[in-house]
Amino acid sequence: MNVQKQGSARVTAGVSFAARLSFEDIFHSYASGVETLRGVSLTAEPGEVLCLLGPSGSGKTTLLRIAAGIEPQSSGRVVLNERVIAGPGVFLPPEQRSIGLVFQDFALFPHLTILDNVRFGLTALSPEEARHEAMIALERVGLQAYAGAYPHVLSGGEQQRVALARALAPRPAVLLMDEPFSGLDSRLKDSVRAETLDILRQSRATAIVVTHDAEEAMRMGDRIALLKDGRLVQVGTAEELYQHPANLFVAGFFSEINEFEAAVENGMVETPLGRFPAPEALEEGAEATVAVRLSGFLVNQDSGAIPARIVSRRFLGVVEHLELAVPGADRNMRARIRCGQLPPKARDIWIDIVPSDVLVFTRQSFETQTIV
Ligand SMILES: Nc1ncnc2c1ncn2[C@@H]1O[C@H](COP(=O)(O)OP(=O)(O)OP(=O)(O)O)[C@@H](O)[C@H]1O
Repeated sequence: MNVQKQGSARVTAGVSFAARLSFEDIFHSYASGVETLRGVSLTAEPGEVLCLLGPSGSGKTTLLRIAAGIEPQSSGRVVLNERVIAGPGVFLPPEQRSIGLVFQDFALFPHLTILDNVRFGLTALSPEEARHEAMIALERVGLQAYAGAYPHVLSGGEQQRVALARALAPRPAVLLMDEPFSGLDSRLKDSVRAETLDILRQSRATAIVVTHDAEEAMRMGDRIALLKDGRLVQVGTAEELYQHPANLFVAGFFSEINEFEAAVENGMVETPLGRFPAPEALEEGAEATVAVRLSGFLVNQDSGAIPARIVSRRFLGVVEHLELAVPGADRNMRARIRCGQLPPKARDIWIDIVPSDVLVFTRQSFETQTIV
């Protein structure tokens, strides 16, 4: 098919009205009886991109399905702009919610043209109006020249943009995206993700994006909501979650860490990597877990706070991964340093730890603590 790509000629017409979507104390169990969501309260603010992040099985997709009206919650309410759309005695069907969905596999119909794929959900409009709205949506994602083509002529990234156009065509108040980039290869992912963010900003729809990839959440989300075992663990900006993780689970989700157990003594915790101040909330004698980020190691051949022996080195391009034996540690430390900081034959070195890369938590606090 001889069609021109018009990626740059996008329009800003056809914007959605920005809406607020709130989950209020949502509980949910599937028929198997296992609790999938346990008291989730969370609000996506008008026009924001909120990333739902969490490991596999933490309940992210279930929360999206509840918002879309595909799955009823066991208790709690879903509120769209002050209106209860699901709650005790209320259940608005999906088509009346003004909520759009984009799935990871794009789910385009192979036997329909791109235009018909985008027009598919516009059943409430006349054929002419539906065509007009679908073309506006296609222009918004820069693929209007492909209107008459079939999905197989498009790349994975372009198909993802058609799926986005289809979801945006009815001008939803809220757009829900479930792992929208996981079907794309890693080189394509970055550019499609950036384009999608651009389109979301232009359309002004409130968006909730599910991902299990912390870096993706940091790249896309105005805020990030981290789920674990059906509970919300922490909500905030990428900086807040990275710099002030509520507990060890959050810290470990956003960066690789070395972990130690220690007791608080004179307000400090002692580890093989040095003594560090404990937060005020930890009383004298309290059991603590100390997390030291792999990025928190400064290495030097001549001097430093702690001697270390290099056990292994792995070249990773910009950075290098080290395994280090440190006196007093019963296992090797892992560290990540910039390449070229140590000569190839270096063996016995010195290390210093960057204080901001040390995080001290109450032991097992991740079982109990929630910060919203
Ligand atoms: N249709 C279903 N019937 C029964 N249990 C289900 C169903 N769908 C999901 N589950 C279970 O509910 C829990 C939460 O699943 P959910 O898909 O919401 O998690 P998730 O965080 O989106 O995971 P993933 O990242 O793997 O998609 C999991 O334990 C899962 O096995």
